[in-house]
Amino acid sequence: MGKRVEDAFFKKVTAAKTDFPVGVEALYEAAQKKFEKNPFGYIYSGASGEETLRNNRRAFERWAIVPRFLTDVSEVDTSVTLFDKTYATPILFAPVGMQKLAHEEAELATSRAAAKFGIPFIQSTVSSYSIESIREATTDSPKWFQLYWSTVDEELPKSMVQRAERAGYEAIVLTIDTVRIGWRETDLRNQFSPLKGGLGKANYVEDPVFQRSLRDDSEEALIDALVQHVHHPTLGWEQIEKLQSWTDLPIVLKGILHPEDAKEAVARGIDGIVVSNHGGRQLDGVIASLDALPAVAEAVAGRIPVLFDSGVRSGVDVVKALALGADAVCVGRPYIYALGIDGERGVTTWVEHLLEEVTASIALAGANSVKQVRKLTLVENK
Ligand SMILES: Cc1cc2nc3c(=O)[nH]c(=O)nc-3n(C[C@H](O)[C@H](O)[C@H](O)COP(=O)(O)O)c2cc1C
Ligand SMILES: CCCCCCC(=O)C(=O)O
Repeated sequence: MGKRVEDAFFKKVTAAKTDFPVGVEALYEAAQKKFEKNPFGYIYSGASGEETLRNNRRAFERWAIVPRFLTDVSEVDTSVTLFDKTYATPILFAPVGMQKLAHEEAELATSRAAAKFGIPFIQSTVSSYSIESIREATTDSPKWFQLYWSTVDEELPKSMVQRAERAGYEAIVLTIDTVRIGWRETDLRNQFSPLKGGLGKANYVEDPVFQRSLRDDSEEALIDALVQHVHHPTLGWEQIEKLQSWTDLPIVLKGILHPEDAKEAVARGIDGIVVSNHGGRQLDGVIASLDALPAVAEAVAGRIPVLFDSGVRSGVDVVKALALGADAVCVGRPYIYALGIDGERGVTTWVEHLLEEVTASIALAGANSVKQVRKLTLVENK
């Protein structure tokens, strides 16, 4: 008897019809119908003329996998090890703030869905639910905390890091590409700020250090204080050294695009990096994240994990990013669209599709593990 081949595709095409959209375009269209116009604009759009947003996708289309055949792919190991922990898949949920824009249950729903698959959930500083409430919703699942530095009062990031540590979070992801917010023309046209209505405040209002920066208890004072704390134009290596002294958790820098910044991060004892252009939402005209990846991975030369995000929409994209040097891949907007379409159930179904496509793509490329994917040949389309 040979090994039994688990082919999720045939199970799916013969199963009862799912009403969940299949594929990136259907997902986007369903989300557009379901969301209100302004929140949707905030989520999907990029900065300025959206050149980088478009190039993030074009970069994926430029690369082609050259598969190998006649290898045993009956079993595919999708696990990866990051900071001495093994995760079942090479996927992480990127930090996305203010998820109540998409659904009332927001991060409670997305973190629960991630937990079902052992996917690390990276919680944003500006999340709709606090560190403590998300910990309560998903006690045993892997969670990382994304940090926005505060230049106004450095006791605030220190306090948040300590809260994340106490709640059992496994890593701190410091975002370095948001010294200020990008020029987001869709929001300007819509006159839309997600901070209005109190979105993004949960971690702040529960923090005693933040409380002391409020001039009064009006909503205006709250929003002013949030904006002041989120921006961090003076963030530099000196502050990162402070962060290193506050915690023993692995520190990951999110937003690296230049190989020299990656080398500097390694030299300064940083534990990991995320190659990212923030999904094209910060400086428009910057290099597509996938185009930055090979040179950054070469500069790091396996000394620390290199994570990747910006533009990942499918299992094939995951394989391409891994083959071009990523150790693991974060996805952003798609899981938020799934959240808006059908809450926790929507995110769960979307992840099922993604993971099945990842496994099928790895096997069809002729690999049977993430380690082997990293040795695949990719060429640039003519
Ligand atoms: C609505 C929205 C909110 C985001 N909020 C944050 C955030 O709070 N912190 C952060 O580091 N990145 C944030 N990001 C950026 C994501 O972490 C990630 O870099 C980006 O979405 C990846 O690109 P993709 O959406 O093309 O997958 C946000 C992205 C979106 C779409
Ligand atoms: C002043 C609040 C800004 C939150 C920024 C969230 C984010 O990173 C994004 O891309 O949007």
